[in-house]
Amino acid sequence: MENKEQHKEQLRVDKVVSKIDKKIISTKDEFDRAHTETKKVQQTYSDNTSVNYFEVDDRIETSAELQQQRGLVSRLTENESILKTQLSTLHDLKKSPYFGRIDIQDDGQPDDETLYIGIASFENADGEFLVYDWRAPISSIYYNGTLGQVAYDTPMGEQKTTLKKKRQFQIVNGQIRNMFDTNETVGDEMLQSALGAQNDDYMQNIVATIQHEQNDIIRDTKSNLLVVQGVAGSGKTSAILQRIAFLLYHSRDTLEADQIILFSPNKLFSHYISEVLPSLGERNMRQVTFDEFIDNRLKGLNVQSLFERYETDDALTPQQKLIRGFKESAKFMDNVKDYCNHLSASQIFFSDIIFNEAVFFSKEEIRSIFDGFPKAITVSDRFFKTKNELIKRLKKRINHETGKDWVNDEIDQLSNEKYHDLLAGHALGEFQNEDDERFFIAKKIVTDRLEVVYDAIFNNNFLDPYLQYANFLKTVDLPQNIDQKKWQQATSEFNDAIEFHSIKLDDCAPLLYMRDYICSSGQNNTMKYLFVDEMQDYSVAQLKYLRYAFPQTKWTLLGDSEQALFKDVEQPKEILNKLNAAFNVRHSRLISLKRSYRSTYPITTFAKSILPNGDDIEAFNRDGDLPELIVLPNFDNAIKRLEKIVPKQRSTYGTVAILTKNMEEAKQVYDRIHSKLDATLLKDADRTLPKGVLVLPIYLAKGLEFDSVIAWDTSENNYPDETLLGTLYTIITRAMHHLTLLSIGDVTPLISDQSLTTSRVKIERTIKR
Ligand SMILES: Nc1ncnc2c1ncn2[C@@H]1O[C@H](COP(=O)(O)OP(=O)(O)OP(=O)(O)O)[C@@H](O)[C@H]1O
Repeated sequence: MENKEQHKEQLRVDKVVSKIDKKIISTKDEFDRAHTETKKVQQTYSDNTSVNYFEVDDRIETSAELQQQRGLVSRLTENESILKTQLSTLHDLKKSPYFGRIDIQDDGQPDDETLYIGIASFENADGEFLVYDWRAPISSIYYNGTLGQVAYDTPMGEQKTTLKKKRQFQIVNGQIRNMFDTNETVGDEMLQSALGAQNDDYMQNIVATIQHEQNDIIRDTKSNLLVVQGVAGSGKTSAILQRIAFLLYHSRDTLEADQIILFSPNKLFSHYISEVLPSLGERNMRQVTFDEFIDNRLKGLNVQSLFERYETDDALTPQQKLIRGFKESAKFMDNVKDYCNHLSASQIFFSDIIFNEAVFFSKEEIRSIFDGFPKAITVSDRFFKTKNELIKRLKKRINHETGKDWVNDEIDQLSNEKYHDLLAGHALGEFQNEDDERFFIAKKIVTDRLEVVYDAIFNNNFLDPYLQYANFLKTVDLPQNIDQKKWQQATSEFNDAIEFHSIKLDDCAPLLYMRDYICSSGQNNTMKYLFVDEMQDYSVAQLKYLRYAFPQTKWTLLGDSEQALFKDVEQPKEILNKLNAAFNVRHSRLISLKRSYRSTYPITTFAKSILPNGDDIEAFNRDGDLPELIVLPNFDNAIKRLEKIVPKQRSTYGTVAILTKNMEEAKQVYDRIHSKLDATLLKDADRTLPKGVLVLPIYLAKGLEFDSVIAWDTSENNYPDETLLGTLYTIITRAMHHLTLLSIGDVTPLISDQSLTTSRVKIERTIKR
């Protein structure tokens, strides 16, 4: 019976595949034609650009023609790239046209309707859907519904229907490998096989096996602030990528991929996830790490990165920690805003605008302009008006300067070619008289010369944000637990660092907020969605600055409070309350993901056991080896052992990652093993993740996963107390199939005796306790 059913389904697959084949041929033809045409136009374009011009008129005419051709080329290229994407989707569909089938019956309808669901929709020539896109409203039934009455959202409102059958397929190269009917969201068997596969260089899309609660994240269109608190390996990153694909489909007329920005934890991660959206036929969103974002906004300063800060964290005194906590709080950002709102003209640190080593606009002049605007309007508005006034005055100065001798001399020395260049689009003889033409040219010369002044005004360089911030630090009310003297010392450290063009990370968000708030600048109003992965590594102050910088965005924040590397663990509710208070948004929602998919059952069970609230984590039932704990007496022994374990692991797995607490440890290990084991040491600047043996500090492995993980030196010495629990937990949960813990000396107290029960870990001790 089952075979008969499978045979029937295979016949349908064959039919659909042959239709896809035909479509591939016709699309390929269309693509070839488009390609030939683009090439032809490009050729004409490049022939034209190499013409020699003698007459200005010729040049103007040709330039209009070139503009037209450039537009044509870009339209043709876009068309060509659409066809290319279609072709690649069709090739993917051909291999696996769909993964799901639902049979539904609408009220009052005599017959069932059968729909097949795949990574993209596919219609036959009559417009009948042979495959429905997984993002279509009706497809949500496949992910959410159990058999019986079900509802799904459509643009016209909620629709009801009866789900009679749900069938899952695994189709490889056009052949059904596996199929079964289920009442579950997506049955465990399919998941088993998806998760059992070895790690690829790139993250895979999970559309065939999206789980119910992940589907809630993916299809949420109502929340302005969606916070996802998910345990390690619960599919947070996967869910956001599918969510982005969903949003692009859902709002395809109004949303472009580059109106979505994702803040990712490191550069390796950016690379790791870069194939998911293209595999779903969508363009990638913008991706940036917080460090890159800040660097870009504080050009000229050497900004301390999160990782640099982490590497030196051990040396912090309790007071320094309190100071950092204060600077990273919502309260501190509110203080910044309050300070800015109450600034008088005399309290603003204006700077001179310098040109050719002389003062062009003095700070006194600038201050008096600012002071001239009514005090009833906001500081930002007064600053903005000051900027406009400076531009007006600059224009006046340009006009005034045009009559000067140096300008006349320069005009007289212009070559014909240069003269025509300066006319820029104006034909010779177009002006009333020669004086007008000369005035035009003179103005151009002066404007070009004074462009630096214009840029300085435009970029608000007439405010000194560093002095302003230092002044704020002096005046801000301190919480009781912060010592005044220690605060003053921190302020002098800030000033000293600025002298050397560098700044600590904790000062960046408040300083940028202050600068941009006063200058009413730094806001991107085109971005519509903002995603933050690993949100537990961001301070509220940083998130508040992002909120300021992207005011029109809906937010999705994802994280796992247990994986806090850079600060202490916080409870999800605490985080949400903080965010709600800091952002003051309507429609916020918290979704928790408790089931962990990445690691085998034994690894997740072990990982759970080291957390105080570990019982909340649900391990996905996938078989595998027990984690191994090997206790060794010293570094040399540990290295020798590593040299044995790694080749053994490599004979089974594509990637073996040796994860350390910090870069210093990673370097030590790498230096000793790389010649023997052909290992790669990964650094902050690396963007690609090779296969083989990798050595890296855990902060570079955030969000990533490896077939086999070796946790380096999990000893009491190296992980003495619970401030490092997040670090250890993150290391352990990077392992998909195999986990080894190497401990130099007695094992960390973070792994309790209970966790070490033999049912959970295979233990080998070469030293006595
Ligand atoms: N529904 C699913 N179907 C198939 N695979 C899934 C599913 N959900 C998650 N996975 C897999 O589980 C692994 C972990 O997913 P992901 O990296 O998205 O989790 P995460 O919550 O972001 O993890 P972490 O916080 O630990 O970095 C990935 O290999 C992903 O492909």
